[in-house]
Amino acid sequence: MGSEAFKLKDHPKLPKDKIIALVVLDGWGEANPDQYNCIHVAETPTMDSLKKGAPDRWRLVKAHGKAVGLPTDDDMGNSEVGHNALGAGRIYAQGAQLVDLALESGKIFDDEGFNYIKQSFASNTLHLIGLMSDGGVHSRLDQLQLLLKGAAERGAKKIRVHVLTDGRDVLDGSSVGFAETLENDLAKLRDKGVDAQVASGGGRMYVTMDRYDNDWNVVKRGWDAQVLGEAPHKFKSVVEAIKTLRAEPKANDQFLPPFVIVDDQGKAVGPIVDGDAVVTFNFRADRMVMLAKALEYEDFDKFDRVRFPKIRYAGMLQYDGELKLPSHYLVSPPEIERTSGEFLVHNGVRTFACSETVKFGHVTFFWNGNRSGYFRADMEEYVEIPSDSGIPFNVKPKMKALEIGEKARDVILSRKFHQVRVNIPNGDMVGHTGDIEATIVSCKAADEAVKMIFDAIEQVGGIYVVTADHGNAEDMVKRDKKGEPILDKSGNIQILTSHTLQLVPIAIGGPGLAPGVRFRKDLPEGGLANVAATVINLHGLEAPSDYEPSLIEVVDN
Ligand SMILES: O=C(O)[C@H](O)COP(=O)(O)O
Ligand SMILES: [Mn+2]
Ligand SMILES: [Mn+2]
Repeated sequence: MGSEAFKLKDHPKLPKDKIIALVVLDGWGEANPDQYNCIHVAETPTMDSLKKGAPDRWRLVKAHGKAVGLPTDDDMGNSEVGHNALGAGRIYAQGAQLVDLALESGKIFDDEGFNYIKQSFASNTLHLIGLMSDGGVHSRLDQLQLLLKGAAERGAKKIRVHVLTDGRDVLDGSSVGFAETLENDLAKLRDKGVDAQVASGGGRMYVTMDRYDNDWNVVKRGWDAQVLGEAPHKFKSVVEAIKTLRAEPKANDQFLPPFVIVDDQGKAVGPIVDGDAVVTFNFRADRMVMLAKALEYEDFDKFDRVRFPKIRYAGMLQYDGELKLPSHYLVSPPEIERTSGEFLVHNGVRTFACSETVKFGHVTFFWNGNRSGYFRADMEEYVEIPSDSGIPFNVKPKMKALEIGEKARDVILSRKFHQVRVNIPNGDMVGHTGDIEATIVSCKAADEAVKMIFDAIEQVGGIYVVTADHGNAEDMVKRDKKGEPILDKSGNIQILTSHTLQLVPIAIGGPGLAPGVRFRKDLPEGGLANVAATVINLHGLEAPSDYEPSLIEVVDN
């Protein structure tokens, strides 16, 4: 599409050229105020004060389930689908659902990707690498089960599964049950004459699933186990491996060390060798891109691969449409086009985006419909503030919130950009550690960063829009249907490290907001996909007609 095709009409009532701070608090939902709601417990005067603007300038929106393109309303939101919806202004069927549909219809087994890897089945091994969980954020165990069954039915004779334990999108400790289910399935395949086994494993945050080039050692640990068959821990079975490693003090599913499964002679059962097929079965991109590069790129200097086997590799989805990575994939990703970011730069809106490493791709790549780079380099600037690496974030829960706040402040005060968009990761990243005290500290830091941004907006006569991509820090405990915390036999609560199903706040304000602007009352079901049109309006433009409707109206005062 040429630039002309992106031209938007002027908004009949709202002015152009306002400076807008667009703040996404990662993992910041709305929940009952109790001791497990870290946002409530933390001192968050800035975010608290916004509620006084309800219902005209503060409201809640949906950030989970069908509102963000997930299969059901029991699916919690996540950063990928949340930022996709925020930036694209429309609801797309997302990876989880696309894979479900392809498996249900059997189409996955007829398409190019599967036919490509199938060529290895007759004389080589099929390896499946991915997150073993039913979290539905990066992968789902039932999809792996169907893939295993389908591959065996279509001629795979030797299958090796390389598992990554979760404990982040699901309860810590649940990996044991998932491993048992998987073992059971593999045993059934063995009964049918397929040589099927788990070959290696490790905790997702310590093995393989890094993102945005934060720490390549994580990918290397996985490579050594999965490809080379080498790891510090060796076991006869995956269940034994997980149970033993979890018994170590402070061990948890997210950070289990790498292990390999060995035979009676102590030899690894499943290194990846020339001629093998490999499928990475996560549908979500961000934490598979680094491994995909290691598996696919001939030229690669991020770590010493020692061996670079000539394999047939396919991703569950294509993880990066710009890089065409990987080149083979089982299911086509959602085609998210004409995002708000692209419209805005073609309508004179200069855009700045910033976060720290762990969420940088969220506010750029996911925001822009899974697209890397600029739409127009002369109109945009994206800045990444390096995250701490090699530590869990409860150790430094303030993360880089203040640095992000300072950067946004400086850019706002420079008046060089019309939109200054940030993601403040604290509630989410520290919430995932399950450390309640640290999460409280993290929420306070996020609130302070918001304050810095508001102060700058005040000085330049701008507008702010503050929202979140999904819940996390507002609820840190597993609850029963009545909402009461679930206690174990010893009376301890079960910590919830995952996201939630909660609604998230959105607030608008600032001296530049026209007095008659208020949230409409006729969109009670509004979700994150309604935010793009809202922001486009605040930039003084009418949103494209196929976008979900704007949350605001302008009344004459
Ligand atoms: O990848 C992660 O860290 C979690 O699985 C989901 O968190 P995010 O969707 O907030 O990135
Ligand atoms: Mn998020
Ligand atoms: Mn998260």
